[in-house]
Amino acid sequence: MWALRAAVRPGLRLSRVGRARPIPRAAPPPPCPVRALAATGRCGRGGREEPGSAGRSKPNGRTVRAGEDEEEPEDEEEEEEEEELLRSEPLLPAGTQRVCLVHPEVKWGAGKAQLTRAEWQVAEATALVHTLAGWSVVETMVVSTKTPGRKLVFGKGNLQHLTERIRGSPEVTSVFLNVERLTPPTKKELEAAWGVRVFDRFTIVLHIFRCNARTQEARLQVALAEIPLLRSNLKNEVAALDRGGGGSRYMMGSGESFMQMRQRLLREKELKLRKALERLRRKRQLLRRQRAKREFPVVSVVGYTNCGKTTLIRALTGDMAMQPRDQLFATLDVTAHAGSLPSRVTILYMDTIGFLSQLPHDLIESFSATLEDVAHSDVIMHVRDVSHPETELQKASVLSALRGLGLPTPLLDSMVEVHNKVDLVPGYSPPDPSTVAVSALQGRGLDQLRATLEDAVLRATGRQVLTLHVKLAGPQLSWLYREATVQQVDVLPEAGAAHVKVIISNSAYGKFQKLFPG
Ligand SMILES: Nc1nc2c(ncn2[C@@H]2O[C@H](COP(=O)(O)OP(=O)(O)OP(=O)(O)O)[C@@H](O)[C@H]2O)c(=O)[nH]1
Ligand SMILES: [Mg+2]
Repeated sequence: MWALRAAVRPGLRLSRVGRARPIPRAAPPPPCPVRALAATGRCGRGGREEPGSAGRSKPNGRTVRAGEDEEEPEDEEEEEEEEELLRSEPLLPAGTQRVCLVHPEVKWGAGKAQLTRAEWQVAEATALVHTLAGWSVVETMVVSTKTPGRKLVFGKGNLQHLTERIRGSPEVTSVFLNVERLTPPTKKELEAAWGVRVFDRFTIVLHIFRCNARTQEARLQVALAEIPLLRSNLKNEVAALDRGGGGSRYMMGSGESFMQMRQRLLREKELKLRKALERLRRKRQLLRRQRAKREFPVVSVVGYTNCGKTTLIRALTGDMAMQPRDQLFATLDVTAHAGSLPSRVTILYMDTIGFLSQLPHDLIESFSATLEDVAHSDVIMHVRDVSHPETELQKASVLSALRGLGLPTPLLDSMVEVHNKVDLVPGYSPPDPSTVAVSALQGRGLDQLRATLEDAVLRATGRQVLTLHVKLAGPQLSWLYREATVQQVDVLPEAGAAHVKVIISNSAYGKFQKLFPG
């Protein structure tokens, strides 16, 4: 259910192919992260960021990539093995691609998409294509089908029309068929019929993930998500070899057929990837324990992709190293950013990967370790782009994805909902008083948001605001400065004491009472 946001341009028009109808040209592509990364040569091997570039640098010690920056140095052998695992063939052809976007629209029956319109699904798919460097959508076709599950997706008549259109458009260099996954035989048959390469959503999204993954963990997760694709490609390759009589031949003296050997290598790769991820998961757990020891409350910031999570955290923390981008899957690594609440309590905001409706399952699964951080946070802040025409659908996608993560019920129940981008919706007022309306870009509504978060954090972490009577002569005051957050000190000179307003955890208050009875 992950992220892809519809960088939908107003006025995008679609052509429906029932029987041939004119096909409009899509608007020119906007700039995007994958484009930018590719242009600076940072794509390719996982698109790793250079040291010192925005996301990794810690100019003021405030940004920490969860699971990486605080890690102990990698064992050299482990590191080499991981690099080997990350070496992979390109998923998509390099260079310019002029894409014909074909969206199968199911009008009836179980295959019909819930709650959404073909236009927005097409807009999301277009935004995906435009994220790729050198790729543009030159034709868009919405083609109805009653049988999306059949091998060639469409009925005979529509398929024939589609084939004529694609074959009759020499400028088209590839087709993006907006289905979750194409089986290798379907892909092969469609490519033969249409005379160009055909890609599904899984491949496109995976490629974007590959390019946007910065940390080792994100790169390994993407590599793991690729395994099912490699497996189905292998089946196809071997079937072709078998037809030529080579697939079941034994490799020299090994007792293994070619297919068995390739399958074994794939299994081994998967196992190694899982082990490498497990190593990183343990480090992540260590990090979490360290954070818990320091008692920094953690607020996980979740939401549909492009809703403004990164922009909002940047506005709340003043962390200018963060780079919001008007692109899909701009954030692919979980990072922690320190900020403070009105009471001066320091909290950590976790920036997370955006959600997307209809994201291939394998991708979600492979990123589950990253999302474990959400499960261990004290409060979840759900950011919504209320200027988006499909904001309700996006909310439903995010909530259903969060439920799928098996998060603790109290965490889900105490979620803070933030309505962002209100600057784009004149006169906006949230329908429910428990939600907070903000403009992360213009810095509007942030004080109210901080106050709401403070309430939620205090409740979730078992902290309380107390005014304590403290003797100035003893060590009480310095103890409170160390173990709690002192908000205000009103000195009572004649009593040699002070009224001290503190935010204190239940455990620290227990200690205070034991150390300083009476
Ligand atoms: N007008 C307006 N634009 C905003 C606001 N907040 C964010 N944006 C824009 O929305 C786009 C996406 O912002 P990001 O902060 O990268 O969104 P994100 O949710 O982190 O996106 P992903 O990491 O891709 O999931 C950027 O172009 C931001 O400038 C806002 O309050 N108002
Ligand atoms: Mg982001």
